[in-house]
Amino acid sequence: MSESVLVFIALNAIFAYSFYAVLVAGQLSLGQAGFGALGGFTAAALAPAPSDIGDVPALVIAIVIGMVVGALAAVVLGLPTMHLRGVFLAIATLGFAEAVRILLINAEWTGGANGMSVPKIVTPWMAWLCLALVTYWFWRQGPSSYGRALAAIREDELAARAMGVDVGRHRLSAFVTAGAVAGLYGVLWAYYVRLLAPEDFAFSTAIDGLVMAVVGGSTVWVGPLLGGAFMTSVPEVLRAVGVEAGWIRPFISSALLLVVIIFLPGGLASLLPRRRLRVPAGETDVHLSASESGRTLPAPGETIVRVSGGTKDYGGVHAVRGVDLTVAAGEVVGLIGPNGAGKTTLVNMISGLVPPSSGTFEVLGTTPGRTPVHKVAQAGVSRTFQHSKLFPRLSALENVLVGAHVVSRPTFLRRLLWLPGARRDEARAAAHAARCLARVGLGDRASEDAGSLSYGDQRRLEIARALAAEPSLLVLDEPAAGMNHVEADALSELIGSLAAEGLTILLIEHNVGMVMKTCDRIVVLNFGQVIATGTPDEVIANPAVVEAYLGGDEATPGSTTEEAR
Ligand SMILES: Nc1ncnc2c1ncn2[C@@H]1O[C@H](COP(=O)(O)OP(=O)(O)OP(=O)(O)O)[C@@H](O)[C@H]1O
Repeated sequence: MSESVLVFIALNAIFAYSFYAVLVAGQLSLGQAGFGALGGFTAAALAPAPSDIGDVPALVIAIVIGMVVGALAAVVLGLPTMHLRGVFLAIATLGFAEAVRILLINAEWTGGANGMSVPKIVTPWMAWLCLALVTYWFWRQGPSSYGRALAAIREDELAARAMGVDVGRHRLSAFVTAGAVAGLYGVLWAYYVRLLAPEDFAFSTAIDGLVMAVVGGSTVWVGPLLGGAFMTSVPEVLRAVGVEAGWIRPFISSALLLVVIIFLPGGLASLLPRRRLRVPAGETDVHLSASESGRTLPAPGETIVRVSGGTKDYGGVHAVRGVDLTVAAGEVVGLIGPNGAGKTTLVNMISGLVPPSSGTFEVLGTTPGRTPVHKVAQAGVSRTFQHSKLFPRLSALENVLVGAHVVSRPTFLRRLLWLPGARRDEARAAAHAARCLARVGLGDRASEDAGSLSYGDQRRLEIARALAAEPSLLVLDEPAAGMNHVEADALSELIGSLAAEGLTILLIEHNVGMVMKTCDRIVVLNFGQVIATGTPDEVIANPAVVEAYLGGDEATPGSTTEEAR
């Protein structure tokens, strides 16, 4: 293999990592060519000449300049664009890259379209050393709490927010990492090709980088390395076996690319065995008292939820109308009512996911609606969703570890330095997650992908994930939906035991028997309004409730409303 092929494999893989940096958090950016161009040109203009200080020091200074410029450009572009998603972010970042290219073509200091001559310093070992460092960074990032939070954002952004992940900050930091890595690529490119031109960072360059990241695998750290090697070496291999005709080589390369994308949607990296996070041996203590954070529950009886005049309108639909509700610490409150009564909307407002149209919400010292969702979660609100919102491509254990985001210590920087404290904290977090899994009866499913679990197991996994946050208030939105009687009974027992440990629980459930058995107090909603509140016995005897929800005297404890009707 020639020297230039070796260097280009390393350079292309580094460029692919700049795409991986954001793809791993579910972001599609095409601005990396712009970051690379800015990094490369600025470094070439500002770094001292190798003849003055030597090749390696000159290159190191150029790399630092290029990475800082790439990262700064990403901050400047990221601040106004980080709220954009999918194709909108792709278009905005592409516009940035094109604007950079046009500016550089028209600037004098860059040599315009003719480009800038730069000393050739980069050798294969330098390029591969840089690639090794970049690969190491992403290898260490993956299983850290930061890396897992990025994966959670990619899998389900809303659920990640509800688990206490500051999505905006994480997305911006992933974008800045992409900027720095692209800046590194720009410098290495400049100091290898001798003549640096703005056209080197055109739209097609960005597409090449994206394709390499996707072909290699955009969710596994080794992916861009494989993608860079594959895409760079295929034309060379074809040349070596005698395929010379001008159009055949690119044609075969493109056909191979198509084959990989169609048959390996997870990229080449999916051919490699996946290493699963292991559950620490001997984790049998399933009680919440084994606290990860040392967080204490609010004093029993203290009001932790106060809603007054809570209202939510969706256009002409009045989902929730002037609801007053208080929940005291240690209570298990059932929220029942017919379909469309506004139960989910009410708990969405309590957990901060949906801003109220009017009314005041105070929850554990926060004001949902004004307080960002992740801050409400950090204050101690954890929840499950009516329609399961797991992170499907993460294992059950990893899902629960994301749930523990608000109570576990960040480990990424310590992992980079291989500090023993990071490993200790990770082992503790994994033990905590394993206890939560055992608590819901999923101890033996830890390494299975969440998306491959049965429906009932997925619902229990959501509860384990919510418990991992060591919440003060646990909101369960129809946790028994789709469960059989045996599973529902086990769930009822679990809720009872959590309540006995002092957890406050807000439970939406259509299984009236379960609600009657588990709740201290029941609030009944109909057409967005509270029509009754009281103990289970009071509520079930209330004629308005029987009329609106329970469907006459057929309702019996243990039945669901569907059965009761
Ligand atoms: N995002 C939305 N946009 C428009 N209307 C909505 C939205 N979310 C809820 N609604 C409407 O608000 C009303 C209350 O819905 P909500 O899901 O809160 O009821 P629910 O009591 O939880 O019902 P279910 O028991 O079926 O889950 C319904 O009429 C619903 O169609």
